[in-house]
Amino acid sequence: MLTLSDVTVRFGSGPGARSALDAVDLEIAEHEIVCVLGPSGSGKSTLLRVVAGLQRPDGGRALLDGADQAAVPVHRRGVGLMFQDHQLFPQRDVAGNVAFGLRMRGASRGEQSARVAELLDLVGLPGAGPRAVAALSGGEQQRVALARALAPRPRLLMLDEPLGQLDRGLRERLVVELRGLFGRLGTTVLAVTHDQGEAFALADRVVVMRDGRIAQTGTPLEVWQRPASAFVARFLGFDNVVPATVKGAWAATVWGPVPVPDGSPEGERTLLVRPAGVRLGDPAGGLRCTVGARAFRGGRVAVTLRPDGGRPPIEAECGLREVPDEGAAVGVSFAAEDVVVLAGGDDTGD
Ligand SMILES: Nc1ncnc2c1ncn2[C@@H]1O[C@H](COP(=O)(O)OP(=O)(O)OP(=O)(O)O)[C@@H](O)[C@H]1O
Repeated sequence: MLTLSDVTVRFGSGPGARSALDAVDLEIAEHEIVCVLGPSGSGKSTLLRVVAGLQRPDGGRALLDGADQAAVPVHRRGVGLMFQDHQLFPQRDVAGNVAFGLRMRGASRGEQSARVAELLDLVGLPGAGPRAVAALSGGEQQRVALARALAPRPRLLMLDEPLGQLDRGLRERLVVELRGLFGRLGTTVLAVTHDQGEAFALADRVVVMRDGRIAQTGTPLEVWQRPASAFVARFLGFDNVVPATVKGAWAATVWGPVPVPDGSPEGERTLLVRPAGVRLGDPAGGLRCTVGARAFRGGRVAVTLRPDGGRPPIEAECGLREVPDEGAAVGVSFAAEDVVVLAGGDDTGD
């Protein structure tokens, strides 16, 4: 339903010019929820702005349902937009805010009030129409902004950091609700966030951006299991990323030999060792490390290990019953099934 082909946006001119988007290709299917992720400045908002018609591309095309949008103004594209600061109209009540897009399209008063009631039910704020916007909590305002964006039945809903301002607990709850809601409505969604947890919980497919280009696209599980590069691995929060020389079933690393899965590509590579693949045993066997900080996350514990000889630290994950004491000596070994061989040497992700 949405096709971006070869989309380029440049800001500035001369030697200071830089591409906010660099020949980006992206397809979104009807009913798909796609989340664009990436560090600050990677081009996420610019991508949304191109689709919305708020930013003219310097090259390439944006098509909606096969039609080139170059000459189509913002309000005729049939896309709904919800931005981070949700920009509700403070002088209007909740109903006035939700009805905004319907009013612009000349809907009758009767139609407006029926649709407003329907949307407020949908977002879990039944009967909130007469309430003042200023008297709502952050989460409630977010729901009103969502109801306003959905009211005109956009063919594509675009969300820019939709839950950015809210505290983590509320965000985690809302993101699950949003996914359920979009699934029931069959809404096609293009969302932008820098929060990977949010993206992975919301999306059917994630797109990771770096410097105006797509670094990886895939289902949350695909990207999580097989990051395409050291950049993506680090962006996802993996710290055990080291240069390696792979030969046969083993890789030589700063931590000593690490087993790799069958059929891994050989040569100068980068290795990702997922924390679950770091095994702790007797200090007499394996790589000798001292246990550093421990972070308790539900039933799992993230443990930082400091290898002897000043080598880079290792992140391990273990269950509550196996967690070693801080300062204890342990012997570390690695499990091949949690090792991923990434592309070669220069992409450190910094
Ligand atoms: N109007 C503009 N004029 C000049 N440069 C711009 C403009 N808009 C964006 N840029 C630059 O383009 C690049 C991409 O910006 P963009 O806002 O798309 O990134 P982002 O990934 O959305 O970042 P953030 O997560 O911080 O919102 C950045 O280097 C930014 O400084």
